[in-house]
Amino acid sequence: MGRKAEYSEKVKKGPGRKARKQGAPTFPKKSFAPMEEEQKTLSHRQKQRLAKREKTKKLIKEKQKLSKEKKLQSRKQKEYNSDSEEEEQEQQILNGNDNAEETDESEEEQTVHPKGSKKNGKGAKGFTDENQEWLKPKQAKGNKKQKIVEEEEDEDDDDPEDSDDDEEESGDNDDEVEESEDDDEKVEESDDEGIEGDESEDEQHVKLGKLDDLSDDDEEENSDDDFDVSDNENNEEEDDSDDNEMDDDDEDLLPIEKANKKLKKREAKEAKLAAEEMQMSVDQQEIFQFPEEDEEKEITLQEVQQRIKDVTLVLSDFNKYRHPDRPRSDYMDLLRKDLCMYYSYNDFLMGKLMDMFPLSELMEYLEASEVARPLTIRTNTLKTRRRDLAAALINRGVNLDPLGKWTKVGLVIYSSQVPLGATPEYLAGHYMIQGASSMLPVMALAPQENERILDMCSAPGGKGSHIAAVMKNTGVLFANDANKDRIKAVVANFHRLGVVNSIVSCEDGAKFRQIMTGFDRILLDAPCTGTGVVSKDPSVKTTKCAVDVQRCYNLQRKLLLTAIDCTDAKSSSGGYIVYSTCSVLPEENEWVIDYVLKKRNVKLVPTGLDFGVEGFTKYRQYRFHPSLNLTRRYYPHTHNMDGFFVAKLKKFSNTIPVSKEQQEEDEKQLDDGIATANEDNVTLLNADDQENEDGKNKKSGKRAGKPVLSDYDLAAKKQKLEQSKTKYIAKVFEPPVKVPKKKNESPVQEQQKKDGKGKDNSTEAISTEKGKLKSVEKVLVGDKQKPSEKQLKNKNQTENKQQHQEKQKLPNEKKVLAEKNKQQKSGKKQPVETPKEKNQQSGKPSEQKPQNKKKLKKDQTTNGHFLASQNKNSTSKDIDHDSSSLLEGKPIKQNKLKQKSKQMGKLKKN
Ligand SMILES: C[S@@+](CC[C@H](N)C(=O)[O-])C[C@H]1O[C@@H](n2cnc3c(N)ncnc32)[C@H](O)[C@@H]1O
Repeated sequence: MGRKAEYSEKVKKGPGRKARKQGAPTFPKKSFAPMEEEQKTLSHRQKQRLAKREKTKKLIKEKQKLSKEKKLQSRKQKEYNSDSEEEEQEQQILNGNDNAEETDESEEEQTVHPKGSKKNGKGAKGFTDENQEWLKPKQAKGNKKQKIVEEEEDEDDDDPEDSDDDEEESGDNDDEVEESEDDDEKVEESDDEGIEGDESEDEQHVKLGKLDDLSDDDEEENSDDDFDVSDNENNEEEDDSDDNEMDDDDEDLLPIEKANKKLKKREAKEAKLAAEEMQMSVDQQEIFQFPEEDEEKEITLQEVQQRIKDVTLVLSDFNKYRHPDRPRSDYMDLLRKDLCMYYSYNDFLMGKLMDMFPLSELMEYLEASEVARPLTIRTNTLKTRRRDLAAALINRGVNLDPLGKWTKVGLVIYSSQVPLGATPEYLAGHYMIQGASSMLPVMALAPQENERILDMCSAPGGKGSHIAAVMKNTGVLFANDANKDRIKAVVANFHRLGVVNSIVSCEDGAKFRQIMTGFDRILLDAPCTGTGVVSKDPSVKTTKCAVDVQRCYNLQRKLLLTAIDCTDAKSSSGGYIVYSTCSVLPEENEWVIDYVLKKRNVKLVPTGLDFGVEGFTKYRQYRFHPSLNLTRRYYPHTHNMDGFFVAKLKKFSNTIPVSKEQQEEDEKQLDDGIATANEDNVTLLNADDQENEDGKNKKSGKRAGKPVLSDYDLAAKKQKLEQSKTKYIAKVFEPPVKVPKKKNESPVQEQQKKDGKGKDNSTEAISTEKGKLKSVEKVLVGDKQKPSEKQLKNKNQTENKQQHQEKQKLPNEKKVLAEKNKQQKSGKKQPVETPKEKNQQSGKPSEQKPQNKKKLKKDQTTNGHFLASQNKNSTSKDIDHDSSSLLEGKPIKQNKLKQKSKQMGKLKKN
């Protein structure tokens, strides 16, 4: 229905711009005329140059003519003279001639008489004082050349225009181009000249012509040569000899090549001189002077740094640079003092480091320890894959990379736009923020699925959760730590990361053999001085002392002996113990291993880690078992990770090679070692404690930085004195049960209560009668059994009510207690009370018990938190039983729960 196109009617448009025909080309008439015929228009300068060239040509031709004439004359003379006069006449000719012409003559003679007997006769004559001039042909040639140049220069000087032009040349680029064109022309011309020139003349003439032409064109080069000569006025003699040598060798070289060669020679000479001078100055350098006392007071950090360098230089070649009256120890002492000042270390630790590292490596170590290590995270393979995690984090603006080929779960974070501890991925438990070195012990442990593994010092659970991930949540992981505050972090982390195969306990690791044995593998990531993590916690540099180290290695030995005793040598899959520390001191590493090698049936096996420095087999005067080279050390300056030590032991027999008495003695010794330090009120560093222990500085006056205390260590001593003690059971998602304030509560706990922080919803206190009860907290963490929020709210409400009721009843209890005390004082016999009776007397609500029961049941059924507290006298079998029932997924025995509820009743009463 549309309009029909009628192309036939369309008027054709004119040709487009492209289609338009171009007109026939028009050329200037002369353009096709032969080029030769065209008159070349030369620039002013070109004309000048041409004139110059022609002048020189004429000069050369004239000279050639002259020389020819002379030749003819000499020939005629020779013909008339007798053979005896020949020499004299030759001498006359030579003497009478200009130096510049000598060479030409001799050369011409060569050309005229190539096989002439005269020449041969001359050659046979040899060198005498009379003919010494004759033996300097090259000089003569040089003189000749120089003469020509001088003449030309004179000419140039005469012509003021020329000189102006030359100046212009140097500044004008266009002229330079022209010049180069001219040069080409000149080369051609000179070639032509050679051809034009007398063909009967020998090649050298042709060459001379060429060189002269070049020198004509390359005025600058020639002048450079001249400068060379003038530059070397001081070394004239040497240069002369050099020139002679050069001329002998390099007759065929162009002047520019000769100049280049000369320059190179001179450069080499200068370099040699400079090296000699340098050596002289080093040799004559002032011997390092020890500082005066006054100087010391006003010394700046830069001066200290310089002195460190100076002393290091002296120590690098002591015999050469030492002061004759000063022993090496003086230098070492000064260096240590300066290093302490410069890097802010205490004398003890710097001394230890100086004992360990050679000087150059020490400097590297100290420098590296000043810089923070890269932030790294470990993918939680229970929840995600590294690839997915990386993609998710990249989407959030995190700049990251795989950590290295040695790990499949590590990522290194270069920068991040979001705090890494608060990303949705972190909260969902997709990763753990963990140092690269912390992944190594678990890799060495190589956990297997369905094994029974103990992480003896577990808090805050970084390595523990890694173990669980490798086990794929199968088998059982016992995560223990002696620090009751830190154990909460383990529970929290395990929840976040979805670890469900774990039992968390709060026990002294050194006593674990009385609790449970027969593990397939044990990781002992021991408490240490933390000398490897100085960049994380700089306070280590100033706070660690000899007692700290002593206390640490005693505790480490004790823990490691226990770990070995708890391992089953007959385990079908394992029987391995991995020992690790974040300290670089041999006392806490090789020494500890060497000690247990003597005390138990274990041997060192390769860690399976394909990088790291071998452990020491020698350290100062000490010699360790040679197999200690199987252990691995990691340093900030070599591996860009925290200082770390990893050793893997294999238990080959369950029998203990030392007698019982010896064992007891060993234990006593170790305890004494720890106690001595305790008496000194020395603290122990747990490298990962930094975040949690702020403000808990119990080592008054000794620690400048963040204090990190092992609660267990301090509590162990107090425990003996205390009548009763408060124990905490970590109950995640449980509201707190308020406990009346105890006398022996720590100030921190009091403060926490005041602040309301102490009412941690994961904590419940159980006090035990006469302080005899020891708690064993086992928390089987199960995400699947989390209670809903509603349930939690309801619980909170009912428990708050109960607490309120209890508060009201407390005054009554106090009254009853006061009456009892009175009775005791008055000497009345007090019947032994059962807990039941006590409860009845104190008027404690009877509902409390069943409620506790209920709660515990709930723990088993809903929350999946199994709690057990154990009397100190109860055997490890009991605990074994409990834990084994947990392993099998059975609830804890009812009578145990009853016991616990009774204890809780007691607690309330007290
Ligand atoms: C280096 S940290 C362990 C870090 C942990 N393995 C991780 O990767 O998260 C050492 C731990 O040992 C604990 N500890 C100290 N003395 C102990 C003892 N006698 N028994 C058990 N644990 C102890 C400290 O509380 C501290 O948490």
